[in-house]
Amino acid sequence: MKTTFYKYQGTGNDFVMIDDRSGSFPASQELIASLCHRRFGIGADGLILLQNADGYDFRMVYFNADGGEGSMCGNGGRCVVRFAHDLGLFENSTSFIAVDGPHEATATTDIIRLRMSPVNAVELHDEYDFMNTGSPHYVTYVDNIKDVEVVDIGKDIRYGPVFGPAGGTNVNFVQVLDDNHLSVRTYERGVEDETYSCGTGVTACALSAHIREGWEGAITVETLGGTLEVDYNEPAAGKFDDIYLIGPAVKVYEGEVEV
Ligand SMILES: N[C@H](CCC[C@H](N)C(=O)O)C(=O)O
Repeated sequence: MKTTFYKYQGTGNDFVMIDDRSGSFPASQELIASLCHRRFGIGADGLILLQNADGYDFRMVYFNADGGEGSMCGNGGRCVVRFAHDLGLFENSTSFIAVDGPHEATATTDIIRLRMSPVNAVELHDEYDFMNTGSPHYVTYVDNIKDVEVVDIGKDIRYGPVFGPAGGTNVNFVQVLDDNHLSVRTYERGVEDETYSCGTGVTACALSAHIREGWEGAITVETLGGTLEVDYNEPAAGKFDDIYLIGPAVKVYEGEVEV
């Protein structure tokens, strides 16, 4: 059957978006992987279904580009909020449900401000930090981010003995640019490549830098695809709530595809 799809991007993390309020989209790993394929399909880092949900404006169902149902996606969350706004589902603020629980968000013409799930534990190691911001994230610091072999090193860690057997992890490389200012590059599990930006990854890097650098207040993060901001509250050491991922989310085009 012919299905209308939309393409959105948030700082270059791009998604096929489907209005599935009827619940009729024939989601299968094979179909989603083929739609996300950059040569044989539409091309995207992931696919998102917007569905109805009792008590919320909508439900976000996120799949990675490989067709596997993923954990939370921060940029995808910002994009689905923009999509819901474009569909007229809310005016200024919304609440929706995703795989990691409820989220709230506000939309202006340019910016989506998305409330992320609380983070209750940050593992600090000599070489890296690890936390779950809705998705699992390994965070490591580098001096020259431009020179990092993101895919080679990212793959080794994602499939390595520590994280591989437990389902893998996303791998973030961070360079401190200035006070409250980072540059981040991310190897994304489920895409199995570097993406232009990863929202849950950027969130993890900002919380890690807050702890390691002792910074207070919002942190600005440069990614390959643009700039994001992370704001947060730390009610107890190493525990975070009121975490917000803030940045642009844009509709690129719409079309029809046979599914
Ligand atoms: N791009 C996403 C992360 C997707 C998570 C996924 N790669 C996984 O952990 O399986 C983001 O903006 O947060």
